[in-house]
Amino acid sequence: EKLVVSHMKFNAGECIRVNGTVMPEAKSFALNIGRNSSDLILHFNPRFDSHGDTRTIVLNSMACGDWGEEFRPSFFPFQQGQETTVSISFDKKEVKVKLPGGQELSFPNRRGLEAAGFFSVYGDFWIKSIEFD
Ligand SMILES: C=CCO[C@@H]1O[C@H](CO)[C@@H](O[C@@H]2O[C@H](CO)[C@H](O)[C@H](OCc3cn(Cc4cccc(/C=C\CN=C(N)N)c4)nn3)[C@H]2O)[C@H](O)[C@H]1NC(C)=O
Repeated sequence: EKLVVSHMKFNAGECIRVNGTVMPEAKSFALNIGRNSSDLILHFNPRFDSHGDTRTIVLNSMACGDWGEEFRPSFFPFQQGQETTVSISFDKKEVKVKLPGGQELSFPNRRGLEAAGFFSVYGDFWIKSIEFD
């Protein structure tokens, strides 16, 4: 486990901004937001070389411990060893991820969650700061 925040009150419309550096030999890292570790509105998983994927972001949700259907955007704005900032916000309908280079991803809020109490960061990423606003 890297970092887990629970008992958080992260409401729709608010934003979590994670700044840090991707490790030089990174294979993969993940940011997760949800009610708890088995109930996620977003699993954001950039894979440099993992599970057979190279330079692919995998997005998914989890309901009662079961993964939903994956979504793989076509772009991959991350570099090993590079500092990066990922901002996540959501509303009842969708989760929005702002990426470096100004690209934005949206992913359906399949759980219709209106407040998230759980946030975790895993894998090959050195966290520098996490801001909630
Ligand atoms: C083709 C065969 C069947 O299809 C595959 O089936 C796999 C299993 O379901 C899916 O994989 C799963 O996908 C899920 C999203 O949907 C999660 O990502 C899950 O991981 C959960 C997970 C997170 N975590 C913590 C973590 C996250 C990132 C890095 C590290 C640690 C260090 C890595 N750094 C190293 N070693 N240097 C640890 N652990 N497990 C992953 O196993 C594949 O996507 C899928 N592939 C495709 C193309 O469909």
